[in-house]
Amino acid sequence: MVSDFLLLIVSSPSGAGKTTLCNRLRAEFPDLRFSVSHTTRKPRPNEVDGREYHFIDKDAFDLMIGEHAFAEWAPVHGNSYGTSVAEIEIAKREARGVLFDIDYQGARQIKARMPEAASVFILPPSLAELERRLRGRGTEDEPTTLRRLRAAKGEIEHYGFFDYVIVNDDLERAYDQLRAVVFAERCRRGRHALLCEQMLAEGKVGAST
Ligand SMILES: Nc1nc2c(ncn2[C@@H]2O[C@H](COP(=O)(O)OP(=O)(O)O)[C@@H](O)[C@H]2O)c(=O)[nH]1
Ligand SMILES: Nc1ncnc2c1ncn2[C@@H]1O[C@H](COP(=O)(O)OP(=O)(O)O)[C@@H](O)[C@H]1O
Repeated sequence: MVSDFLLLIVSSPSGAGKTTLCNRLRAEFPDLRFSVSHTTRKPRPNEVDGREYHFIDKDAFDLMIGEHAFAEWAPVHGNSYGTSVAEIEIAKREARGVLFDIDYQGARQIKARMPEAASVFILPPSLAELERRLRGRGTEDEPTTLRRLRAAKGEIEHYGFFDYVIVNDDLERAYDQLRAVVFAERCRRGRHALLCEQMLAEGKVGAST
């Protein structure tokens, strides 16, 4: 039986808009806890340790791998990124679901571990628009920007793995679609099996009167 706990994976090529969309989800659904990943990437000026990521060095990351502290991890754009087992456990204790902003390699590992997870791929309307957005964000130097743009097709290649694909052309429309996924996933039959079974186990309606 599937529990009421929602596992939601959001992936996209760099610059497609998943952070923007995930931030809106976090604001609207505070009971969906954002999984703060560990990364060896350096923080951007607007990022805070423990909020966007736990920023750690390669030695500390490797130590966590050795200790089996990650539910999944992967090399992405020349750095290591991973979701700790602890993040998922905290969410299970404190929230009604967990939101993962992870790449397709991580998505695959989370699905293998927890097949009930729902996965969403955010697609930019075009590669040219992806480049405009990534450059417009202004967070990466030129070699890093090029590396991410070159990786985009390799990521889009895996769209077939995901349960849902949302084209992030108009932001409002894309966000509406993402929140619709949350509502739809929360209506999955398996999540309501307990309530159905409880009603079926009750005595005949009207028997008590
Ligand atoms: N497998 C995996 N990927 C992650 C994790 N955290 C972030 N990522 C992915 O790493 C990639 C780079 O993330 P980031 O450096 O924040 O750049 P951005 O996607 O341009 O905002 C994105 O595809 C993220 O979804 C994680 O814990 N595991
Ligand atoms: N639908 C959209 N239309 C125009 N710009 C967008 C849209 N969605 C996101 N952006 C902008 O594109 C840039 C990349 O978005 P971001 O959320 O950082 O992407 P990602 O997390 O996938 O790398 C940001 O500057 C963001 O404001």
